[in-house]
Amino acid sequence: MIPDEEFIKDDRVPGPTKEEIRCLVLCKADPMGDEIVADVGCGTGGFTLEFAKKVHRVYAIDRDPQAIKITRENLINHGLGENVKLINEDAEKALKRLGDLDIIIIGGSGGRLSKIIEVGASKLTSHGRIIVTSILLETKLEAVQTFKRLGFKPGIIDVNIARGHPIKRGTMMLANNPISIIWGGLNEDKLEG
Ligand SMILES: C[S@@+](CC[C@H](N)C(=O)[O-])C[C@H]1O[C@@H](n2cnc3c(N)ncnc32)[C@H](O)[C@@H]1O
Repeated sequence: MIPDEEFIKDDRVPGPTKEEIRCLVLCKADPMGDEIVADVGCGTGGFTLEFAKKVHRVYAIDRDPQAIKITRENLINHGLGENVKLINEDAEKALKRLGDLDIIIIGGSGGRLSKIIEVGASKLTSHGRIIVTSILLETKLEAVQTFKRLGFKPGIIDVNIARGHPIKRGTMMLANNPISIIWGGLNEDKLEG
């Protein structure tokens, strides 16, 4: 996993999803190497970089040109990017134009989550899966309800991580903001949480 501090950041773009969360999302995605992945709302490139190391192709989608710029910089900085296509467009439009997808990560939806999941689901291969990260209660509910409506059995975990920080008297555990990971797909065995 790429440590959080090894990402180039931009004040105008949300920072990378924390290392431990990237780790869990990769775990749930369970890539074998030949997958085609879409990272929806690529932001700083947290998921794009991790998947670029592990799969055949990554489409990194963000409607914010600044996010595309910083993701490109991070890819170059880590010697990655040959298998990544950066797409500066709204997620629904971009997904509609893409072919089959094995894994779709949604880290940003701008209030359009159910529509993005619907379009994404129409592109999923038979063993495909969609994974959403969310800090908002409403988004978690929307993700779970949309997966159910589409016939995908949803899984959800809440993740609370505290990291040790050295202080004078020892190591202080400081909590990261809680985040949920919600997933759904056609192959339930693989996705069972
Ligand atoms: C919290 S950031 C994602 C951070 C990213 N997972 C990372 O590790 O760097 C959310 C991103 O989603 C993008 N976004 C939100 N709604 C979108 C939409 N409808 N289409 C495309 N991008 C969107 C935002 O521009 C923002 O860059």
